[in-house]
Amino acid sequence: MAAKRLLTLARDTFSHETTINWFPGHMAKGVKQIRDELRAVDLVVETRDARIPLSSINPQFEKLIGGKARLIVYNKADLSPQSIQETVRLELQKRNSQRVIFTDTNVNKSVRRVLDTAVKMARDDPVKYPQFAIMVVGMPNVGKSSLINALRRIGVNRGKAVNTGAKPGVTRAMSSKVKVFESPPVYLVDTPGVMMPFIADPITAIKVALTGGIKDNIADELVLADYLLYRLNRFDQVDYCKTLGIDRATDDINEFVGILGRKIGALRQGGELDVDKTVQFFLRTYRQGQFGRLCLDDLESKDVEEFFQRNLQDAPLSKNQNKKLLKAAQRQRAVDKAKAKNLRN
Ligand SMILES: Nc1nc2c(ncn2[C@@H]2O[C@H](COP(=O)(O)OP(=O)(O)OP(=O)(O)O)[C@@H](O)[C@H]2O)c(=O)[nH]1
Repeated sequence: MAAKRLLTLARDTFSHETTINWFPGHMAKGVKQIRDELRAVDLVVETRDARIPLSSINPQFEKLIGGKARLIVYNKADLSPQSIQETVRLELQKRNSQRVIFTDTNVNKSVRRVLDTAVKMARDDPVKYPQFAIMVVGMPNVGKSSLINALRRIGVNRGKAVNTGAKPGVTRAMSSKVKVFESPPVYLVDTPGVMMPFIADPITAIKVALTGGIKDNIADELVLADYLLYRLNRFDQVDYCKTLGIDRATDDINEFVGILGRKIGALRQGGELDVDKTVQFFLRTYRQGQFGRLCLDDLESKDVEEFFQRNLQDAPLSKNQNKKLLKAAQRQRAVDKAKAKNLRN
């Protein structure tokens, strides 16, 4: 029943005009540190989010990392459909020959493949690599620190070396060297998550925020919830109704928030609906993977081609252009927040 209803009501497209930007000082510093330390690094492990295989590519790294040996690690694979893995590998292979590995930091077998790559490189050329150095880079909250802790647990059977956290921006500075293998000796460093200074495409920004890459108070959570609802309905992920214990699917975010808020008892004093609490509950449930494995990026060849054309082949923005765009985005964010506040009152 529910599936039929969803198909007829679902929106075909989602449009949103305002992008979200978050590039605090520690990220600019992080970029500089990465650049400074890169010379001493033998392998860059670029970590991305398997739920957004395209949107978690930071074009900044393309320039920064240049010709260094690079391994692409799509982490949080437990939250993304297994069926996308081959497609992603093939699409990336078409564009360059970087090796791609999918990991879940709780599953040793998947993380071990990252270690194996480094150890093999070190063993193949012991003269060149008396000590092998890995640098882990990636967007905020993709699981870089968790990956490092997992590598250490597997490689040298030692405990946590760097802090992790469910919020983006936990790692704010480059870590000191962490040993992850004894013989040959393999070390690595963690780096702060680096966001693009400007995300031109508002939908890409929504996806990054939805998967936890941007601080929640920077993004409009109601817009994130609306996009998630659109995505669940559009792609027939009908089980979200069952997971939330609601019996009626809708593609209207206001109606949905009303239904869910009443179901979970998110009410203010006087019985008024607590929209923020309801929306946060919905986002949290998604991020915990309770709606099943979902990929938010479209991965048909034409979509991938369009993404690369749009995001990775454009000339990089100048410092001034960046500044101007960031200021415009900040102004727009203030306007949006005021609008959202009015809506809620
Ligand atoms: N489901 C799932 N969650 C993961 C995985 N790896 C990490 N996490 C969770 O993702 C969150 C972020 O992990 P971190 O390791 O702190 O991420 P980070 O990339 O170092 O974050 P920054 O400090 O922002 O750079 C934490 O809540 C982790 O428990 C994974 O493979 N699967």
